[in-house]
Amino acid sequence: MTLRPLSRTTFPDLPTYPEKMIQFGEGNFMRAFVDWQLQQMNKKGLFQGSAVLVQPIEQGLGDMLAKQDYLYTVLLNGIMQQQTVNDHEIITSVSRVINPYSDYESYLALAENDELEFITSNTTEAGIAYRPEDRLADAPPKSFPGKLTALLHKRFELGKKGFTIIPCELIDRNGEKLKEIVLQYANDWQLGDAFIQWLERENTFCCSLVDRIVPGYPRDKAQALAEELGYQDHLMVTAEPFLFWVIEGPASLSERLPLAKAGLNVVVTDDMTPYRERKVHLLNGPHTAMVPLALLAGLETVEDVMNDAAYSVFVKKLIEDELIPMLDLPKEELQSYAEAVQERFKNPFIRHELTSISLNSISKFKTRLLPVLLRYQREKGELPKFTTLAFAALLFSYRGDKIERQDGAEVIAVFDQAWSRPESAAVTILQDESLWGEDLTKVPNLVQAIEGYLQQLESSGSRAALQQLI
Ligand SMILES: NC(=O)c1ccc[n+]([C@@H]2O[C@H](COP(=O)([O-])OP(=O)(O)OC[C@H]3O[C@@H](n4cnc5c(N)ncnc54)[C@H](O)[C@@H]3O)[C@@H](O)[C@H]2O)c1
Ligand SMILES: O=P(O)(O)OC[C@@H](O)[C@@H](O)[C@H](O)[C@H](O)CO
Repeated sequence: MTLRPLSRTTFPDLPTYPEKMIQFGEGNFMRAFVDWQLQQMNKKGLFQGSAVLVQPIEQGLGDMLAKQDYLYTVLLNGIMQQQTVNDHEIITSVSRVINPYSDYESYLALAENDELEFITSNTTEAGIAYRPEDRLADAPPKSFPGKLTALLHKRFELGKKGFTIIPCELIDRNGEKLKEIVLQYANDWQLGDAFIQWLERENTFCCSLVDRIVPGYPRDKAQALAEELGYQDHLMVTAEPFLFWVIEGPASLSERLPLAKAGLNVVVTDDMTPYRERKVHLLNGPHTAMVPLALLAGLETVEDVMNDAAYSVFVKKLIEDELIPMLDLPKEELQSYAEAVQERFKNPFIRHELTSISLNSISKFKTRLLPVLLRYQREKGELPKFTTLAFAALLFSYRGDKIERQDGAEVIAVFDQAWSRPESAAVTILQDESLWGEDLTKVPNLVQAIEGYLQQLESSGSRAALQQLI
């Protein structure tokens, strides 16, 4: 069947909006997260604006988006509040994509538009980085902060007001980091005190935390979906229905960018730390805890874990009995977040591979779970048994003969060395401060507990070791 291409010719009645946001990044995440949210505000008549997208690197989706008149479909698939969600929507909140590598003039011309008020970005964890070779005269500077500095400088020269800048990259304190690099370029490029004062006075750099699982283009189901939709869209994006965006910024932002007013799960706050802690410990923590135990039992995906009677109890108990009690946020709020997380983990429409989460599991355990284990021990005088079993399973899985380890060479070398003497492996690993930042053999009973679980894992396997606890 020949299908109509997705375009404004095929759908002449779709709305258009003036540009109010500059967005660095045209990838799946931003289109299903920020632009999808602009669309929800527009539908409620609360924003009436679009985003002009800037390709952060030379290769990108700009040409493909242009062929579709910057339209694409977001497919929301998952379970939310016990209801199955299976929605699709053509997104009309992207006006165009500028490739600054082929059209630097149009990029700098953005500085002239008074209606542009917001700047967002997601340039991956690699994007917010200082590149000493960048110069103001480059067309464009290669780094994202370099490009941004050039645009801000042009805006300053025109005597215009600044922007509210909200980066979405998954790095801690992203807004502060971006501002730091922009200021560094301002100094290195000798852009003058007046520009630095304008940067400080006229621009607000917000830190933000994003949360939505976006698997992207549904390759395996693309043809069937096209037939169902009745048009051909080469840029459709699948996402889970859940969304959360915490923006650390001025309260007035809620009025200027009325995301919450549009019913979206967005919080503007003066301190995002508790939200970051909540996500890191209650979402990323259980991910990291389930990986070694479940991989050792032959499970493959997060959904497999949630569909397994014993392993899903492990996740629930870990969250409710050990993680939530150690977090300093209202318990009801934590409980409802934890329930949403478990629903998201069960999403039957998303194949989330445990091996993809397993990358760099040692440093993830250190930030996501170890602080909770230590606090639990200090406050309760005993070890949290599910977290401790997960810790033992992690050390066991790093013996190297059970599952493939995906970690830095130095980390793997520490484990190879320790496991060459199995009788002292637990002590050697636990006392290694390069792994944990402290000597964990000093934690009361930890060595004995880990050694006990290691023996069980060796003699009867992960499932049996878990069954003993539940
Ligand atoms: N997909 C998800 O579920 C999800 C959820 C939350 C956060 N994120 C984060 O969002 C980021 C993008 O994910 P995606 O799914 O949109 O990927 P994607 O491949 O669709 O898009 C990547 C985007 O990053 C830009 N980019 C890539 N390398 C860059 C570099 N070195 N410098 C500057 N820009 C660069 C690309 O131009 C593109 O716009 C990831 O880093 C991920 O951590 C993703
Ligand atoms: O992306 P990582 O490898 O740091 O962590 C794996 C998952 O915990 C993570 O990708 C979550 O699914 C994501 O953070 C949800 O917003």
